[in-house]
Amino acid sequence: MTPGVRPQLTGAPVRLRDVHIDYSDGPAARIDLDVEPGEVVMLLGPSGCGKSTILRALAGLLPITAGEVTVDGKPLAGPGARCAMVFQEDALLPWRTARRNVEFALALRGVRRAQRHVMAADLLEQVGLEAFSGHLPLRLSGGMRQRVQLARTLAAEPRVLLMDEPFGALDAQTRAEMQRLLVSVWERHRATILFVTHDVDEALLLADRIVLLTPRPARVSRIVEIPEPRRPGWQFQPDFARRRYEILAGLGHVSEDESVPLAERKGVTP
Ligand SMILES: Nc1ncnc2c1ncn2[C@@H]1O[C@H](COP(=O)(O)OP(=O)(O)OP(=O)(O)O)[C@@H](O)[C@H]1O
Repeated sequence: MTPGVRPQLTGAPVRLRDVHIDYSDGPAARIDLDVEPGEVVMLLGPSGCGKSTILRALAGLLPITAGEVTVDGKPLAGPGARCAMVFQEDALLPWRTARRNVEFALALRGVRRAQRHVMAADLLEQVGLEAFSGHLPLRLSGGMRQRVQLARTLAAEPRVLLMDEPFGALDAQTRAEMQRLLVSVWERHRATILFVTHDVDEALLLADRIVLLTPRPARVSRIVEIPEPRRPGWQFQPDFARRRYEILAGLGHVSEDESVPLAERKGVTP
């Protein structure tokens, strides 16, 4: 990394106080939630419950009907650099190379032209793409495009990253690589992250806390805390499987009974 060019990100606290978000056909979300600075919160819930709606409202792209959202203690007022959204489908400019996509975000932030090149190179190095900085998005794989999108998002120095199933379209191996990359980037920048996923394992691997939501309108139904989050190899430990069942049961995908190994269930003799 080039010295002196690392963006100085720190996570902001996000508070949702009795937040109502409605569509014309009815309520979409009713949320109370406190997210600590630099915390990684994963949102899980049934399809169509309102997960993306909550993120879009936090990005300032959707109005809040009632209640209050504060970021770093200040009320949210429309789209801004404090909260940046990362989508499943990358939104790169197809006619610009990877480097120039990142430079564009730096230009929007007012970084002088002379500095943009060095800072973009640094950000692309952080996401492991320095060798591909001259490529157009079309010539990059899905995983690589998501890396550019992450670099470009970091260029805006957001205090909060809103990630809407960012790895949902990737194959399993690329997805695992992207999860590791996100953890390493987060360890450097410590932005607060709200991350929507359908994948229980992804939630368990990345989260400090997992927020389970009800069917529409989305309300918080349960919060699962992860002790020692992101510790290497914890997906192979019994505690991981226990929490996995707890979450699946919370989402109504398995009965609480199924979380008990067959041999330990009442009335079942091994
Ligand atoms: N612009 C809109 N106008 C009206 N209703 C909408 C709009 N966008 C989404 N909805 C509806 O609001 C509900 C919540 O949608 P949202 O996309 O937030 O759910 P989600 O939990 O992210 O879904 P999924 O898991 O399938 O991505 C759904 O019933 C959806 O059909």
